[in-house]
Amino acid sequence: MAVYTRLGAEEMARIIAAFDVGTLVSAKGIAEGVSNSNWLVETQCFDATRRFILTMYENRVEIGDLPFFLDLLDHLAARDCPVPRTIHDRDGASYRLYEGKALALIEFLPGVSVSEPTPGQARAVGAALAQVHLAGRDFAGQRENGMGCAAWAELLGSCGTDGLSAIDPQLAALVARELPLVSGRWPTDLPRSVIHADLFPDNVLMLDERVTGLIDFYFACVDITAYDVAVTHAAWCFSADGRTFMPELSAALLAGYDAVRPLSDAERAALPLLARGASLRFLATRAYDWANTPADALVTPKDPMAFARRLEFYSQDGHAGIFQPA
Ligand SMILES: Nc1ncnc2c1ncn2[C@@H]1O[C@H](COP(=O)(O)OP(=O)(O)O)[C@@H](O)[C@H]1O
Ligand SMILES: N[C@@H](CCOP(=O)(O)O)C(=O)O
Repeated sequence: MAVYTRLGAEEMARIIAAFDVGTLVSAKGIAEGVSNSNWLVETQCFDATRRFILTMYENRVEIGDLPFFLDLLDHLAARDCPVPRTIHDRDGASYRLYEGKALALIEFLPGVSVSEPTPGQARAVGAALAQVHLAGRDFAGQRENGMGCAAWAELLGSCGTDGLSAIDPQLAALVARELPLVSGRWPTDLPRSVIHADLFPDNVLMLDERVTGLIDFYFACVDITAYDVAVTHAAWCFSADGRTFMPELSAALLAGYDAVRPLSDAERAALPLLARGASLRFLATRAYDWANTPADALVTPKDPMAFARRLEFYSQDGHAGIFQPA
């Protein structure tokens, strides 16, 4: 469920009237999503029906970061990446404030999020990610990764040994081994660019084997380009519970990426470590949410162990070869 704020019909009509998109016909809350409130909005503009996504940013997104996220969408869309454009209001602003919260109107893109990707879909996602990395090279915005090594340590540290052990008896030992090792070896000399940093299947819209939309850029930042490949690999190439690695999805994702932006030898060599970092990053936020989400909350916390299992997988020396070309 992801509509945290109730908006009445009159309020919604007033909000939409601030944009030059015609008159409001309908607005339906969207159940998917976790962080923000989203509505699918339809308007009538002359003879045409138009569709948009209205997003109200709840407390997980800093308003000061919105120009980075929203300008990035327009930058990438202008370079033919499959991302939604933002609709600016009648004053030219990409977001508005409404009762202390920020709102943005975003182009609706067709497509669905797949839950059991095929190799063809993984290949298309790899290619779309590479397209974003290339198109982002001349984006002027700057934003540090707020979910880097320091944040993993803070989030996992706040869970404490007892909190981690309550999730799984082996988890505290895994974190004690991996966190210092991965942070201590984190590369500083690899190419950097704008990265999405959260390209899970639920943030990709597809029609058949075509990517129609990359969405939810609210963790985007400037960081190691190959780290984004590692995040996407961890998100796409395993069963949801992290128990089963899917070699055919891995090969297809990497081949799709390489066809658009070939990975350098140094990037490939770093991928096993970067993938351990990606696993720690999602293990950290999930473990934190697991320990801190009240039982009666609207959202169900995601399983931290799904990323602990990926971390175990990537940390085995015998698995480093999966990142080498077939
Ligand atoms: N531009 C878009 N076009 C079509 N559907 C979208 C678009 N943006 C978001 N959605 C829909 O809204 C849902 C939640 O959006 P998302 O940005 O992932 O929210 P959250 O940040 O809360 O996780 C998506 O799963 C998708 O169904
Ligand atoms: N992809 C993350 C959760 C982030 O939520 P999102 O809805 O903003 O993508 C995870 O799976 O842990």
